[in-house]
Amino acid sequence: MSVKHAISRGLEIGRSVFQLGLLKPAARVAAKFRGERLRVGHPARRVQPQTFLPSRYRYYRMSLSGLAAQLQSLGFRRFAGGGSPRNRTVFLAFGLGLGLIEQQLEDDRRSAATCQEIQAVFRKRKFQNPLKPFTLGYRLEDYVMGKQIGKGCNAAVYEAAPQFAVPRETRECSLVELGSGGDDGQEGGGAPRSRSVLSCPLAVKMMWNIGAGSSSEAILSSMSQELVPAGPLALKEEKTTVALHGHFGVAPRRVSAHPNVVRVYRAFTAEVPLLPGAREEYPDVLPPRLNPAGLGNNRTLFLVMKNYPWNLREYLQVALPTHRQGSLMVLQLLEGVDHLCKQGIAHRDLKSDNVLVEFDSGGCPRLVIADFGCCLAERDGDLRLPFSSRCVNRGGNACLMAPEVSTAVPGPGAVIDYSKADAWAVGAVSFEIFGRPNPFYGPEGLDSRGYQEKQLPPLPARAPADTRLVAELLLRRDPAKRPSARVAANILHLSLWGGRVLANQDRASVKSISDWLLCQSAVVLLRGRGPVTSTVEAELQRCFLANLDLEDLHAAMGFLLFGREQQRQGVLAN
Ligand SMILES: Nc1ncnc2c1ncn2[C@@H]1O[C@H](COP(=O)(O)OP(=O)(O)OP(=O)(O)O)[C@@H](O)[C@H]1O
Repeated sequence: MSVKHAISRGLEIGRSVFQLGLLKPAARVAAKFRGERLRVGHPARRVQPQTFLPSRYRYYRMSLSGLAAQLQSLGFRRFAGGGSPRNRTVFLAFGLGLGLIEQQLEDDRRSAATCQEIQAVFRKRKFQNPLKPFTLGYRLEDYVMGKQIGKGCNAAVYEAAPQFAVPRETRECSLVELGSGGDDGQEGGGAPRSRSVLSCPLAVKMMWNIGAGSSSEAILSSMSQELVPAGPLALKEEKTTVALHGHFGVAPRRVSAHPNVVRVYRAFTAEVPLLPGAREEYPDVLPPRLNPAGLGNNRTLFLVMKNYPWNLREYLQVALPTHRQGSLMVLQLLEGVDHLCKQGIAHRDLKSDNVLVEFDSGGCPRLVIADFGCCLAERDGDLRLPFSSRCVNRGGNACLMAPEVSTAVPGPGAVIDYSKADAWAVGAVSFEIFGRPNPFYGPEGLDSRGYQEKQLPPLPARAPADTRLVAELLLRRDPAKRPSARVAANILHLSLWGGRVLANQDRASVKSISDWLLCQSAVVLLRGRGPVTSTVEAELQRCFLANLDLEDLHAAMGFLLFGREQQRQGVLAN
């Protein structure tokens, strides 16, 4: 083995140690090695593979025996056998690799600090809801109900307009104006209008109450998951309600506002009214007062939200998003899921019917995750659910249950970990976004319990290669090999906006990542100073910067570069 070869081999080993995540032992060795390097007079500056010239060899040669002893003491016996020139050369090369790692660690420390600073800036600029607090809208009589706009297994949804006079001082951001601005889902939308969101800016979801009784406490208690996306003023007597919930022991977590998660503005209980289509479409769940054969209770829960013109399934039936829009849509779902995960919430029923769509001023679809009726939102935010018996509810739609959920076997000590389950469902929904049937639907569809990854159809070739990679990674059976929603989102951020940062695969590009992050931050901050832009892309970039974490970013880069390499070699099925 020539010296040059050995050195490059050592650098390779160093990189592998790094990539294998053996950072801690490597850092320990590198820290020891640093002393050695300093002692032999090598400047503690960047060790660049290309700048290592044979003339420097002698410095390292002087430190070889010391290095060998240290490696030995740290348990790297394999490298410490004998003193042949060849072995020494290997030590040298390995040491150089470690030196490089040390430099990388230093770079990482700096980049991590940059990430933290950027994150702090963007965390402060929290997503604002378009509503300012005001005190009305807690009764059904406060709304004029319009036609039915949706129906599921648990509720009917109606369009609505507020009936109350909105105080002058809050008029600018009132419920009335919701949906009438330029960014309301109608202006510039790439698809025909589906609903009259201008005249009825609100949607009221009326839950069907069959077994919960008619007291407010019992209703709120049994339907508490629906309140997960409720804002702080959604319930009139928040304190009383929480106390009552506490009494029943079921107060759910609440998710904070996010551009890709629906917001419930008001939640209240009221008598079930006879709304359009009720007797024809859901007679059985009406109370006997309205249908003598009905099984429903007299009162139920109402949730007031913004009225969105489409759900994702309906929208995709009439529109084929461009490939960039498709990637942005997948990314929005991942950002929404990541936000939920970070707040200790698993949606557990992510499907295209439960995603609502509007459009930004440029016509790009904005997606929000809705319908939290099946979610896991334990008070302690733990996403691992003890699965002691079959009676424990695994979540919603069985077709879109991640393998670790659908294959879980109940028993003492069994646990289902939901931390990557919603991300898996995003992988499945991305097929629909790119105009393909969901591979887990229908009699011919795959079964999440037993499918093999190679059975998955590829996303259409018109989907960007990196987005195809993300879908493929998200549908990995083993959650340990599947990226989290955050890492998958980062892959798409890098792919959409990373540009030249990714051109250089070498770790020397760590600095260019920091530079790129700073540039991105500057662009987003400057944009924020101009006229209000709440385009989907701007929101996504803010989400990215507010959630920066160097480890997640590296993981994303690793997946992306690996995927690109595989694609180059034509190994990936597509
Ligand atoms: N805020 C909204 N704006 C417009 N349409 C909505 C809104 N909320 C719900 N919908 C429509 O109503 C449909 C049913 O709503 P939702 O999924 O919340 O009901 P559900 O009974 O809880 O559903 P599931 O059967 O999934 O449990 C949705 O698919 C969507 O089309």
